[in-house]
Amino acid sequence: MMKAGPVWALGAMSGTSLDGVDAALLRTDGERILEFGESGYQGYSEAEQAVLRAALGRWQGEDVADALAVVQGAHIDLLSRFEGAELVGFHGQTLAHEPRGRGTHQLGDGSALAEALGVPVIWDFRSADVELGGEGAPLAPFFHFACAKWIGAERPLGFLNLGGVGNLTWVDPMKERPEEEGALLAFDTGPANAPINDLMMARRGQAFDRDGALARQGRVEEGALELFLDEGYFRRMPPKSLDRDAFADMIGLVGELGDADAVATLTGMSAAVVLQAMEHCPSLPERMLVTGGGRHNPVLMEMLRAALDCPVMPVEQVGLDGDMLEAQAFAHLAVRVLRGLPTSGPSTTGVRASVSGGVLSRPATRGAA
Ligand SMILES: Nc1ncnc2c1ncn2[C@@H]1O[C@H](COP(=O)(O)OP(=O)(O)OP(=O)(O)O)[C@@H](O)[C@H]1O
Ligand SMILES: CC(=O)N[C@H]1[C@@H]2OC[C@@H](O2)[C@@H](O)[C@@H]1O[C@H](C)C(=O)O
Repeated sequence: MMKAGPVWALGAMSGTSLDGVDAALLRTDGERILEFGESGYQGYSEAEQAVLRAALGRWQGEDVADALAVVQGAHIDLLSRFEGAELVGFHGQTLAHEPRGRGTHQLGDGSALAEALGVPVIWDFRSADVELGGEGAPLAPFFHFACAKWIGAERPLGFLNLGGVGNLTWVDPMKERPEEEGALLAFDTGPANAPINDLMMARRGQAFDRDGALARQGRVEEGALELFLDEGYFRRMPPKSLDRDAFADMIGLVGELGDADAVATLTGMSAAVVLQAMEHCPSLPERMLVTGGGRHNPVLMEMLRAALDCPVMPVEQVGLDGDMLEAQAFAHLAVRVLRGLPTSGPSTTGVRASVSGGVLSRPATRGAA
């Protein structure tokens, strides 16, 4: 059996941007963060990204089998470079997310990964929540709560992840536990980088708008922005979550614009949905800590600073690593699952009652735990 104190857990996340896998070691007892460890990244090649893209929206078939080989291979390559992991938290690659429909699908075989690494693996983090009526996302909030404690916060604050999709967590750090009423409110805010990336690829053959360089040359088309904000999702009360391509049509709203104005407008939309999201928070956070790749986009950050009534800063300003926060989250959540602690609750996913998601696979042959 796994010992009862803190353990070194290795979390791995393959995000909706499809750019690669992040992995990070974290020493935690599932409640408190004790120590941050090494981290690493393995990018997908362009050919691998094309294989993953071809499988988006699917549950099975040849495309999915090909994508599984890519996801498994990248995780085994990356995770086998780490030493000292007692447990792995394996998120996998989201191919589809339809919590009210077909369910949620994170591609990856945790059982095969446990065999390959010789370490117990927690995986399939989202299904149990969906089965109990939840959105199955976002799941990072229970880790954000631990981060708020770790930085010694004493007043409600926000964590904003700007990945392919954006998600916001409002945290009251004075509560004892994340599952306590009033401790957390979380939901997906809307598109963040995915539409910008898609437009850059379609028009310029580039993966993303590096440093917001193109957006900076353009201006936001207010008419398109207003039309976009009319979308019912933004007014809907949380909890709520999104599939990567939920707003793929929005590119049509900027279809007539030149490249720079189109990217500027999409960037403006990604900022504006965060302002809309603030209306759902129980109180104005004392600061907004920004994580995920979007914090590297200075134009997006400037737009957020102009829009929000609280200081907006990258999580690095409080000593956290914004490129690794999601990987660390799944390390932390893996330990929570192992200990039977909840990983989501009514105020983070809308699940009927707090639930400890995830499946445990132990290696048949070896393993420390
Ligand atoms: N220097 C930069 N300038 C502009 N944008 C950047 C920069 N660096 C990263 N990004 C954006 O961040 C994206 C990657 O973000 P991140 O790694 O947080 O996404 P993810 O983890 O795949 O997404 P999700 O959190 O939705 O699963 C890139 O695709 C790009 O759009
Ligand atoms: C279904 C799914 O994979 N959702 C991701 C995605 O990327 C950002 C946002 O949409 C968030 O809901 C979630 O990831 C983070 C890690 C989460 O669950 O907190």
